[in-house]
Amino acid sequence: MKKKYDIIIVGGGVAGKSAASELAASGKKVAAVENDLWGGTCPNRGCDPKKVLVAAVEARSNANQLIGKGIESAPDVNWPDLMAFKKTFTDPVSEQTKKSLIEAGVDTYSATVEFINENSIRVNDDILEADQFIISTGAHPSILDIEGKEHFLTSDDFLSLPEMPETVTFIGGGYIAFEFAAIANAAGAKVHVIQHNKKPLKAYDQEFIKELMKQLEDKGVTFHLDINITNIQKSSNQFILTDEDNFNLTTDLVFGTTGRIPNIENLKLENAKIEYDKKGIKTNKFLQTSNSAVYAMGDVLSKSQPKLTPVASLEASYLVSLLRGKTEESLIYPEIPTIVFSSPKVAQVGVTPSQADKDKDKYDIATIDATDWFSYARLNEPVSLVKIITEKKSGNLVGATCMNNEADVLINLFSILINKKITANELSDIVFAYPTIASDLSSLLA
Ligand SMILES: Cc1cc2nc3c(=O)[nH]c(=O)nc-3n(C[C@H](O)[C@H](O)[C@H](O)COP(=O)(O)OP(=O)(O)OC[C@H]3O[C@@H](n4cnc5c(N)ncnc54)[C@H](O)[C@@H]3O)c2cc1C
Ligand SMILES: NC(=O)c1ccc[n+]([C@@H]2O[C@H](COP(=O)([O-])OP(=O)(O)OC[C@H]3O[C@@H](n4cnc5c(N)ncnc54)[C@H](O)[C@@H]3O)[C@@H](O)[C@H]2O)c1
Repeated sequence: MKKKYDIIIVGGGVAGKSAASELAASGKKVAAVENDLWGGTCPNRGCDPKKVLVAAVEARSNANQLIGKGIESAPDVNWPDLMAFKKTFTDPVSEQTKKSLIEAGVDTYSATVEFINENSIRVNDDILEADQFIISTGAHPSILDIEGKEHFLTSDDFLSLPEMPETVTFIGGGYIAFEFAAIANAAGAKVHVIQHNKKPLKAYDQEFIKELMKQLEDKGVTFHLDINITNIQKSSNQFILTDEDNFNLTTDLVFGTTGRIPNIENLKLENAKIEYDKKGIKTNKFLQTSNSAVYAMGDVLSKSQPKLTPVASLEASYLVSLLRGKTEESLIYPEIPTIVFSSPKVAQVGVTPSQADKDKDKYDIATIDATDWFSYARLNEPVSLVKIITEKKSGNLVGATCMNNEADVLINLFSILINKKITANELSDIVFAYPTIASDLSSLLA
């Protein structure tokens, strides 16, 4: 069968789903093709299930901090029950997403897409043509090419683990390792994180990351820096991890957390003359690929912005406006807040301390130890640190990095101040409810 559409969306994840429904609602004839779960990574095997599990970390650390201060003991995590709770969020996602697309007027196909030429794709036995395409196929976990690599589990497996074993090891000290290490530790596992150099979470302020590692070590997580694992060997029900020196670690499960690879390998992009590099599909500032009828968005893009859900959503809504003729402007990204949901949490937005450090004539950095501030002291948090970056010339706030259990709330407040260029003076006109994280803001900027 041959069918023709105005727009075909390849990949029904975060970005694809929202662009498909909005374009169909605007009267375009739209098809969306997905080869796995509708809704994609974030609600099925990413942000949302992860954040459900983070509740266990929060419950335990909040209670642990207050032992001897009115709380008798920290709750134990029942992993199978927590997983069952997680499934109440994830199980319905795919079917509900597909249903909502159909209700919006989108034709949905379940298939792995491949381009046949510049304006048609193969979808199972059908050939679909379109005036325009949007590729939003996301990314998948990368697996280190080492001996025994077949033993690696991925983040997808962790988020569906039926039982938490005694020891788990993460190879690669990035977002996923720091978040999952806190979760597995709260669930009672002995956790190891192995990083091949001295800079885990390298996009973040390394002073804060050292402190985060210390906090996790105090809870029982072990970090191994400068270790390059070259072999995973199965030994009865366990795995032995070794490098080319004397490193040797036995673990029940080993997870590969060394980053994600854009999903482009099955698309036959060459047939449609779409250029890409190892970071993903290359586009111009209008998210248009080297084939002018094809656009791309989300994690599959080769870009310098972080590969995150709100960024994918922003790109989807930009492309909806562009393809509906509502804008002719290129996409301008705001300052994007990022968070590591570890224990404590670390977050940043705007100019980072290391960028500011390299340009001391332009920026001032203030480090604030807020550990004994009421907001954090009342919870007996072990650490609360904030770095504020201001531009010398204007005095404007241009960056913030924070580490405490409320960093997810705090960073969004900083994001508003930075993106809307709100000054400390203007902030003093606003009354915040007290005592809250927001009511600390003016003291942080003082
Ligand atoms: C463990 C984990 C935790 C995360 N936590 C956070 C977080 O806390 N906050 C945050 O902002 N971001 C987080 N992320 C990142 C976030 O999930 C992604 O940035 C987001 O899902 C990207 O959306 P997307 O639409 O580009 O891709 P996806 O949501 O991955 O969707 C792509 C879709 O395309 C489909 N597809 C792939 N190839 C083909 C093909 N050839 N044909 C048809 N369909 C195809 C896939 O099956 C998938 O459904 C996390 C990611 C992971 C893995
Ligand atoms: N909170 C969030 O927003 C969130 C959470 C999880 C995932 N994500 C997204 O998913 C992506 C992937 O996460 P990730 O943690 O897999 O990747 P990552 O890019 O955050 O970290 C990978 C880490 O592995 C290290 N590494 C690389 N090769 C190695 C090797 N041979 N041995 C040991 N370490 C090695 C890197 O130096 C890096 O520290 C993130 O970049 C982000 O886009 C976001």
